[in-house]
Amino acid sequence: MTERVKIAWKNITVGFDGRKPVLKDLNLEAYEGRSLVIIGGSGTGKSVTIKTALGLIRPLSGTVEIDGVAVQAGHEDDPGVAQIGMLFQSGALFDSLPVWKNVAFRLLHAEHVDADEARTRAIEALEQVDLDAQVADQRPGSLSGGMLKRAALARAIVARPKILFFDEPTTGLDPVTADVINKLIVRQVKNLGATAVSITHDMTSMRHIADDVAMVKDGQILWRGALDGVESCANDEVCRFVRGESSEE
Ligand SMILES: Nc1ncnc2c1ncn2[C@@H]1O[C@H](COP(=O)(O)OP(=O)(O)OP(=O)(O)O)[C@@H](O)[C@H]1O
Repeated sequence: MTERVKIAWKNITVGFDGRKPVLKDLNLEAYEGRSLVIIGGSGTGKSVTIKTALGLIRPLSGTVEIDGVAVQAGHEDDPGVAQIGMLFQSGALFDSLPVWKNVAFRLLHAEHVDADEARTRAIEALEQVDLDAQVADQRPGSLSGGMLKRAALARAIVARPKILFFDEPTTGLDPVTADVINKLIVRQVKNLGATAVSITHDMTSMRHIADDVAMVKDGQILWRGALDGVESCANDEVCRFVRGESSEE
């Protein structure tokens, strides 16, 4: 079966302030309905890669296409970007707002859904990530790290996006809570039939949530393939990275 390309990074070069480019002619595809996990060393440009698809960083050259249409950096109403639900590494919830207003932020401010409906949909999203409705009126500051991640996941899914981005979804969580978040991610991606793109340093999480894996090195994709290929050690360097072995002798 031929997979449909949902997101395509085409010859992407990104650099900052005249410094050496972070991404150099990077090419990558995320297939519709599949979960792609991007791995690679610290500072190799994984976050920059997803920020180009969010229109937050404008490449020096190349284009990111969603459904075959180039993303316009800086355009808030870009139709491709509007399909994306994002789970930020930090959770990025506003402590001045109750949880439900955080979850419903996009509904209230971008989709102009009325407050009653937005609250109902926020509570439904909270329930989908196994958070009790009474969490809706609490402040983010009163929640545990695991609950915060769930609330952030509820916010990512509330508008039923066709694309989900997860930036380090399990960082800072204990292994059991991380396992819960991984299972929720898999469940929600399936429920929505979404295309998912995640960044993680957590190889357990990668094994849990990935259909496909891409490794970034030196500003390009060193290897990309199905998760099976990582497990069967299709590429030595990817294999060493996943095992946590340095390439130095
Ligand atoms: N807005 C920016 N301005 C200047 N430099 C930036 C900007 N965003 C990223 N960089 C630089 O680009 C490089 C890649 O950063 P990026 O955050 O994409 O790495 P990463 O692979 O996600 O790293 P990590 O795994 O440590 O989170 C880094 O050297 C970073 O300092």
